[in-house]
Amino acid sequence: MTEPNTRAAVAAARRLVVKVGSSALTTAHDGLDADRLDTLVDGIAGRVSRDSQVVLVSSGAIGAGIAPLGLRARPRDLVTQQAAASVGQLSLAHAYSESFRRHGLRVGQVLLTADDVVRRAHYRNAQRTLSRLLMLGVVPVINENDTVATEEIRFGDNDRLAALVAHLVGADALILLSDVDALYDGDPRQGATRRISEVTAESELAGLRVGKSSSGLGTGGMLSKVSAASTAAAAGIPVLLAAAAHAEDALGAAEVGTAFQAAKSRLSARRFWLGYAAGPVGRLHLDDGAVAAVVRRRRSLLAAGITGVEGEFEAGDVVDLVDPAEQLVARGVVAFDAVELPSLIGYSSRDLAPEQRREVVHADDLVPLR
Ligand SMILES: Nc1ncnc2c1ncn2[C@@H]1O[C@H](COP(=O)(O)OP(=O)(O)O)[C@@H](O)[C@H]1O
Ligand SMILES: N[C@@H](CCC(=O)OP(=O)(O)O)C(=O)O
Repeated sequence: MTEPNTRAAVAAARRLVVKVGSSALTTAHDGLDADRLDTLVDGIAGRVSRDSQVVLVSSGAIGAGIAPLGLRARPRDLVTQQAAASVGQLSLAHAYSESFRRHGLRVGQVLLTADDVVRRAHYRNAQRTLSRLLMLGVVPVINENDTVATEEIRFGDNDRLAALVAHLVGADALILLSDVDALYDGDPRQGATRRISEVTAESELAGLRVGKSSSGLGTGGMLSKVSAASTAAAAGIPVLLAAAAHAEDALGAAEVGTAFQAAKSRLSARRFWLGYAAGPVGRLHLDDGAVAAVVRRRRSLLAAGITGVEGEFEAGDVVDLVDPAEQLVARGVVAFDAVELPSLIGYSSRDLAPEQRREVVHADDLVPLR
């Protein structure tokens, strides 16, 4: 019986991150929906009054900027999205400030770029600010800093950002609120009906059709929520996915949504960063033997099992390790520069010069992701 444990852990969490998506807060025609925002805030305020600390990750800046700028739909190009976010973020922050004020609560706005969460040194800085805000009884309201994020470095959707923030603040639970009330066996907008109440292992997701957003306002769809749930699970954080309209139930102990069980053994902060936060700058292609060695036997990656190298990385950078079908199997810190590798790959250690006889990715610097 795993289900009561995951839900009980979410219900009992002292510190939690709540993420709300654009499709639950905004409509293309009218922009920000004040009633929906108040419902969410009521749920959070209820939880704060029961002695929990809540960090809110809120999307909706771009959605809230659509109507005031006279646009008809969510802009597709980055620069107009940034302009819309610049206008919409102000309305969003103002609306939260007013809505939380009804409950005597103060909010603080925190706009993060991917770098603030992904670079280890910046990570500490964000961690300090958020923990001081919580100490002061403030509800931090986080969004990606859309106006400066470029296509290459942006998170785009806030699900992954929320999972990384949950790890960063040492949250006991993550609640993802959307316009859909649970994970289904396919997109419910396209007819699927079987609600998944609990996910205990990633293998259970195999037969499901987990798709993109179809609201025209959200970005990542269910795909990014499921991926965020597995990121949080790796950090030992249970996740509940539910409808923003049922925020009070989700923040209470009601049997709503889909619960994702946390992994039993939580990765160390460094290994979590390596596997889930760091931005990989290259790819190493592995043969089947090397995949088995690094994934199943937790061995170091040697030059003999590498069949190809992509990217311009230096020793110390983080790279993806992919199998012959190009599927990601692990992530690790590479011990050679990209330019050094082509002359080594495929050779066993005894055929290499003594200074080249070291692991390409050491087992201690490698996180299997399959
Ligand atoms: N298997 C699935 N179960 C539930 N929803 C799904 C599934 N596959 C795709 N979706 C879609 O994902 C949408 C939620 O994602 P998104 O619009 O990005 O939300 P948000 O703005 O809250 O991040 C749902 O409205 C639904 O249309
Ligand atoms: N930072 C963006 C979030 C983009 C987005 O649509 O995210 P989400 O709704 O979480 O899939 C915004 O505030 O509009």
